[in-house]
Amino acid sequence: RTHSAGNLFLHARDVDEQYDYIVVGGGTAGLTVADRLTEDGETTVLVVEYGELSALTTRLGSDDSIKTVTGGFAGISDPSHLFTIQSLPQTNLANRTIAVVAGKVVGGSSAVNAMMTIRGTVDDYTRWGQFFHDDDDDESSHWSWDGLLPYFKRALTFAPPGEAVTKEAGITFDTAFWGTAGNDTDGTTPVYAGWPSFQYPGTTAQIEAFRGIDGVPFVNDSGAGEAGVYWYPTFMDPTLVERSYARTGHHDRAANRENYHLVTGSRVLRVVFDGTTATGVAVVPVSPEDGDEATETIVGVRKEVIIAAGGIHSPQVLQLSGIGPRELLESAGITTLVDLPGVGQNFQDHPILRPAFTYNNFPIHPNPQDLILDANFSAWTDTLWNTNRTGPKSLATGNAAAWLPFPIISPRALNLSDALTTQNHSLSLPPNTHPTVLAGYRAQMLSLASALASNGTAFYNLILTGGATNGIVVDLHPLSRGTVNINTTDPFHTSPVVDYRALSNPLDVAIMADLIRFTRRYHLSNPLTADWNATEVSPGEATQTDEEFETYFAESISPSEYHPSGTCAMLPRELGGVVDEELKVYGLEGVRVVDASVFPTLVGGNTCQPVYAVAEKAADLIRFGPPEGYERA
Ligand SMILES: Cc1cc2nc3c(=O)[nH]c(=O)nc-3n(C[C@H](O)[C@H](O)[C@H](O)COP(=O)(O)OP(=O)(O)OC[C@H]3O[C@@H](n4cnc5c(N)ncnc54)[C@H](O)[C@@H]3O)c2cc1C
Repeated sequence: RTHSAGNLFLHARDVDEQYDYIVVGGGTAGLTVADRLTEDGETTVLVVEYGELSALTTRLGSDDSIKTVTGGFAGISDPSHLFTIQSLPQTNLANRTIAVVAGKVVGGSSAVNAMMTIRGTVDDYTRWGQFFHDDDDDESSHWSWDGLLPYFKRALTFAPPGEAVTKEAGITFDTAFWGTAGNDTDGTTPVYAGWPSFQYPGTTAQIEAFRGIDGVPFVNDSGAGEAGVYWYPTFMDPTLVERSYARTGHHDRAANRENYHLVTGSRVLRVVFDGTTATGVAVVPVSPEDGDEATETIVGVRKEVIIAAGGIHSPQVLQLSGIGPRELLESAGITTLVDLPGVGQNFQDHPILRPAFTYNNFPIHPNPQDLILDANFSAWTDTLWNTNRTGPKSLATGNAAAWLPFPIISPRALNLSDALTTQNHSLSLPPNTHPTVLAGYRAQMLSLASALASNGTAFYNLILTGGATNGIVVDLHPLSRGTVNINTTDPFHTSPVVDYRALSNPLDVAIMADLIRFTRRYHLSNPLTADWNATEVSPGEATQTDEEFETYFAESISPSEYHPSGTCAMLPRELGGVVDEELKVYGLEGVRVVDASVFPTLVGGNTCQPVYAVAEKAADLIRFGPPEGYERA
């Protein structure tokens, strides 16, 4: 009665007794791994997902909001697809609380995200390997750009922009950095990196305006791993002109394999162990029917439990399973199985800054404001969309942005780099932070200090709108670290406690101030934007010193671009790590974490594409072990 279709289950009590692998969380990473592991037709996998399969249930009427690409943000319009947790009040942000948002539906955050398809730079990935191998040799870890490039290619199917829009907008791309349609083992295509059929001409002009500032690099393709100004694709099926995500690209491929099972509306409470070897998971229904509430179903596992519940919930699952900082677990009444101080620490997200500039004389039309101001343009837009899904409505959040290294942004890059090196790092972490977690933080800060002085890491992101107002500015490498811990008063029935600890490293203020000062330079003292006659609406001329910026940031920034990462970091155990280079949790047999929580440091770009690549790589690590020639650190 609960076997709704194929291998989809609505209750954990109906699934098989035991599987080779159990994947906790049917999100971006979880569905990717489950798809790859079941490709052989034999390996049995159960995916346990908290949310629902959209449109297949009555609880969720339709998945239109998920499919819609127009504007990029329809995905967050349906609250039933989202976890929303309120963060702790942020001491440095005038005690504001922040909405912590993540996908809660089959597909996870890939179902609700803004579809920006970015990868970051070579150095973002070199850094990951260097935490294990500090010999400066890029080749010594398989966590490196070269170690990930094949997986970026496998993860996405690149569908180039149409010829007309490419020519008109001057889009550049290089297919050498991408996988192409039909390259998959069975000839099908996983997730698409597609392109809209239209670009606002102002976007091209705003790209060109960066030529008015010395030293800004222009990069031919977003997948090249370089910092600079470039075009990038959208997670979009080019034929349907709909979101392409882990559900369409992975679940739908796997759904009719006998050896792939998915149970929805089900929460993994904890992993079950025999000693320190995982033997299964305990699952409870999310919306219990009468009498169901207390019913915990134990599902057995032969090989491994793969935790892929995302940056907010993976540390929760581990902590509830007795794996985490001993003091925290004890105060929650949970017996410690492995004292692993890093679980839930090292929490990172990309802060959003919202300086506002308006052009008083923006002559380039059509532009996004014309959708409201020009009835003819708006009608034309609707006609194109209704006829064949082309035109401005095929645009999500846009496809061009600046991703710039700090030496180009700031005249004091070397000073700030030195200040970060010599800073007392312990002052930026909570008192009583475990020495290993502090050591890991110090290692990150030293790495980011050299990144501040280099052209290989992007710190600044300005999203280009093509219109008369500017897009958001993002700090791509924040220095502050937060925590995601279980609520010790009622750990099993409450959301995790999320503390961004925004601006807890005071150098974040100086860096962010310079990001705004550079944005001013682009708009207000750039020969190539001069004619547009910009006015600074926010923060406004009165904000000049770092101290004045600190006050402004307290009132205005969001510490989250919805990219929660780092809470089960892939770092050596002596650096507060939670998983090793094979993504295995320290001290346990048969448990890996595969999702954004393993990123030891954020990448200089949005996180979805990196999650897909990490998941593809994880699937190979699980099936075949580490690549030949690599020893464990
Ligand atoms: C609103 C929004 C906009 C974004 N915009 C972009 C963008 O434009 N470009 C970009 O690159 N990135 C973007 N991101 C970020 C990106 O989507 C995420 O980093 C990425 O999808 C995370 O993948 P994941 O596998 O780590 O977690 P998720 O995809 O979130 O998967 C975790 C899954 O686990 C499930 N789960 C949680 N706890 C349990 C449990 N106990 N038991 C069972 N299941 C559980 C959840 O329901 C979810 O399905 C955005 C994110 C959001 C939320």
